[in-house]
Amino acid sequence: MADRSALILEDISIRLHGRRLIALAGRVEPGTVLTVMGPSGSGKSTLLAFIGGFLDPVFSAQGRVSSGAVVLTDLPAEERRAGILFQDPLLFPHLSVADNIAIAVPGAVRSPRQRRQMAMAALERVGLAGFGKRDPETLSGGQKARVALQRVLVSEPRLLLLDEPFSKLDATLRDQVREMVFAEARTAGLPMILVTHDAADAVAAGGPVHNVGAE
Ligand SMILES: Nc1ncnc2c1ncn2[C@@H]1O[C@H](COP(=O)(O)OP(=O)(O)OP(=O)(O)O)[C@@H](O)[C@H]1O
Repeated sequence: MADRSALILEDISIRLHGRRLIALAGRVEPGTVLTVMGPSGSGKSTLLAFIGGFLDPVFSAQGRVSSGAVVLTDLPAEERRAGILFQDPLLFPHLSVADNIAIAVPGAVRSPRQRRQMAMAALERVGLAGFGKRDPETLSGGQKARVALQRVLVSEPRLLLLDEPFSKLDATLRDQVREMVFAEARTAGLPMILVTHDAADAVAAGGPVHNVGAE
């Protein structure tokens, strides 16, 4: 189950070669979206890397990120449980669609059968029942996006980091996938941070917008 805790960002400051890229503080409630917008190279993905715990040491960063009472910035990346969706769905080509999801089920679920059942249930939730045995390369862009979403959700994240996950989809599909991601994350009570160049994403997200840019 999701923790349903707010994401708290305290006095975050990220610098590269002495120049400040990001200054941010705020709170993202469960099921809501903070949208981060700004030009290419302004530091949007860098902010997500800081929150996720995989910031390149070339950057210097300060500030604290918490999920409820858990201070994420005190934890290594693998214990933060920050779910991430990128522009590319990044499905493993050597695994079946179901195994792409089953592999993300937390290790506490030891039985392979149970993991598979959870993957099947996840596929069913997004209208992909019967697709479990398929090779991911045989899926459409929208279908791949749905599998990537379910893969991240079964991993029981505390929050979702969305790095332009809709930008490669055509307009109609983009609206559908965006709604699905927001709706599923809302149901799971996950706070979301969405990085985007698209004002329509920000409108659909419905939450506050933080603009980053060259200072
Ligand atoms: N590993 C790295 N080493 C040095 N500089 C880096 C590294 N990663 C990113 N940068 C630089 O840090 C700045 C911020 O990069 P970042 O990827 O966060 O931008 P962005 O806003 O996400 O851009 P885009 O919209 O193009 O994805 C850029 O100037 C980039 O060149």
